[in-house]
Amino acid sequence: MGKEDGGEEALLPLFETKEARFRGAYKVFASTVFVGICLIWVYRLTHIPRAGVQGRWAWIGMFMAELWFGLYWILTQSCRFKVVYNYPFKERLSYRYKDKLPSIDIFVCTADSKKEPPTMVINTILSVMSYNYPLENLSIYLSDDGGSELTFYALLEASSFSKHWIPFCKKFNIQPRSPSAYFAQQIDIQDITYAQELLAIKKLYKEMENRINSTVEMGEITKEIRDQHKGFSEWNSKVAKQDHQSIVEIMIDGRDKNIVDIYGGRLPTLVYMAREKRPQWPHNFKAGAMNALIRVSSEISNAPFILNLDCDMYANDANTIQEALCFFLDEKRGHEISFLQFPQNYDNITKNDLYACTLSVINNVELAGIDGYGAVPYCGTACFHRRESLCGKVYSKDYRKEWNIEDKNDTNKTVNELEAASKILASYSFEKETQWGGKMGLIYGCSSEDVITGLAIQCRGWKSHYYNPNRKAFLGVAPITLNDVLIQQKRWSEGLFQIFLSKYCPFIYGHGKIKLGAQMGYCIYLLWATISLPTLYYVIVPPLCLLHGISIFPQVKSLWFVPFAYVIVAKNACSIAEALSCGDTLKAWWNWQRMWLIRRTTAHFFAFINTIVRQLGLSKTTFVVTEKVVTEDVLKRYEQEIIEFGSSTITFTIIATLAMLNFFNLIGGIKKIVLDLGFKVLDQLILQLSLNLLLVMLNVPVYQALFIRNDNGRIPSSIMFKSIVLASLACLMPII
Ligand SMILES: O=c1ccn([C@@H]2O[C@H](COP(=O)(O)OP(=O)(O)O[C@H]3O[C@H](CO)[C@@H](O)[C@H](O)[C@H]3O)[C@@H](O)[C@H]2O)c(=O)[nH]1
Ligand SMILES: [Mn+2]
Repeated sequence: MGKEDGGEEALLPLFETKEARFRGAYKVFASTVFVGICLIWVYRLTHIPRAGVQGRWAWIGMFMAELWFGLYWILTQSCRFKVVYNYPFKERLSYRYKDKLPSIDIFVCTADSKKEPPTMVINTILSVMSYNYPLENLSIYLSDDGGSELTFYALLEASSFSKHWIPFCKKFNIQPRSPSAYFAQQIDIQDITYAQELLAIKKLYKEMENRINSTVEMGEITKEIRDQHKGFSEWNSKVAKQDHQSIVEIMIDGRDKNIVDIYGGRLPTLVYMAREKRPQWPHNFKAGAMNALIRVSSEISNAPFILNLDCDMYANDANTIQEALCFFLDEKRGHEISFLQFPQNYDNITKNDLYACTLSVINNVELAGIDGYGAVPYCGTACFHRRESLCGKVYSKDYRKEWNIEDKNDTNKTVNELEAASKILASYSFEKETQWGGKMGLIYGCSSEDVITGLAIQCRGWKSHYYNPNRKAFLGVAPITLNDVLIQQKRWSEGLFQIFLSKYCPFIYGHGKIKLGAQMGYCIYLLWATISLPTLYYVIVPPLCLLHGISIFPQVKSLWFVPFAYVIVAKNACSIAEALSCGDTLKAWWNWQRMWLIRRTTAHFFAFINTIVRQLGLSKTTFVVTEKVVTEDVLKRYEQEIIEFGSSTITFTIIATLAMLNFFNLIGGIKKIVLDLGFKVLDQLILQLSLNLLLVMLNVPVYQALFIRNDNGRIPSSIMFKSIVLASLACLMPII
């Protein structure tokens, strides 16, 4: 691009949006499925068994379930009609802006030094400290909701190590820039200076890691370390996780030209923050932390753009900031963009994605589809924000004129003054009776603070975009036990359903503000919890009917069989095609089906119940932080793709009971066909039989965990007995 002459170059956009191919063909296909769904509804309505006939209510239930499945399917189509992909041109950006790039504030949140080990946190921090970006324009803030001295100490270590690490990254232009991720990959060594420096830096890193880990193990900071930094004095008085004053320490003041790396290069500003917490005051989880970060950073660096990361999400590409700026700084469309969401990718996914954590169809198809309507949801991490819109500004047509990227922060305050002022901003009383948590910053009271906030921003007139680059921009840690996956799923679906029931429901709140397609796109996720009900019905009732020899699907000979067969085959074929085109394996698709089944019948179901209970005012919002460390034993099973159960929880009881029920139904159903009714009824029961067989096949790992495995991750025998008894009782349930 550099070769183009100035005039022409200035007109070129900094990013380009292209529509995905074959949308026309897809729309035709989707219409045929839609016709199939309508025919199923018609069949159900016109064939209800007469009053008094066995199976009448089961039939009506089937209608309700299929009605909901069908309507939900329609929702999922909105985002498939307008899939778009964005392509930034970072060469044009650097040509146009040279070194005059805007400041960026990077927020990293951590909450628990046990579940989120300090070494992991500082790897994330180091990865963003070494972005290929003018470092004097970069400020990194760590919010520590654990208020942990250990995390503070790790950050202190990281600030010294960065003086070696940053120049090393730049000199050899290495990727990724999270030290542990870099050292973990196969490094091919071509030249001798590189080999020497690599060895030296690795040694330095290992030493630091050992120091941190041994301190963490000890659980306290030695006097020797304590004397290294004045900040430790904050912990002189008793600091408990939920009860302490606000702590703000500027570890590196990036304005100071004398604070440099080992080669004299500039360093980014680095700040530790633990906002004030008191047991009697609600602290609003991550939303509270983010809002405190917004305020503190406005005092210290006040950059116009903010990158928000979870502590486990390291930057995998050193040039991401430039790519993101292509969106915000585009002359034509940039000024209306509020945030740019990157996909959440993970670097600990097994080959066949055992727990279906990659969300690849969501990342590659659905979010790109909602982007087609300019309203991608904010997903909490891996997201660049415009500070003003995050703080509550309403978009107006004049915004373009009033906005400029010049630095607004010309403070001459000393570090001490900045810290003192910041502590006030991070105190609880500062927020009391203000708009924070409502019209300003992230919204409180919902465990999916991210999605609700993004929606509110869009309804203030802003657009958002989605960018999924080839080289993954951020990599995080996905949960690796079934229990953790389901806890996370429950938190998500609960928070999301809560949004649907609140005044923020996209169809009402978003009406006239975001496009209908986007409203529907949001609801795909907001209604996750509700889809648990028809799923549970489908998993329990048709198999039970099979056991009793009652047919609730059309006969093969009947014409009505066609829409059922078509919809089932078409939907699954399309979902396989989507998964494969997103790079999943066939086995991953299969695992995904199992996980959908498990999620819907447990996590989403609990979320449904809990949300209703909360709606009645009987419980409060919670946020269970996802576990990011596991034992060797568990890790080994995860790598072999063996599902981890292990504990006796009600969730696992449900999973085991449903699996046993399906197993009994299948055996009982086959027996009934062979011995009592004769093969001629196969014609009437074939769909039920297939459904039941499919459920049993999906549940194979559950049977293995119940009866075959003997490792610690198996399902405990107490659950085995319980599930057999419960499933047997369920088999006795009469069908009405
Ligand atoms: O009181 C809290 C609780 C959590 N966190 C941080 O929030 C982040 C997300 O928590 P995690 O337990 O990892 O949850 P996930 O389910 O992985 O998070 C996803 O879902 C959350 C909403 O449920 C979003 O906030 C996250 O950005 C998104 O990655 C982590 O960095 C935590 O340290 C806090 O700062 N304070
Ligand atoms: Mn996480």
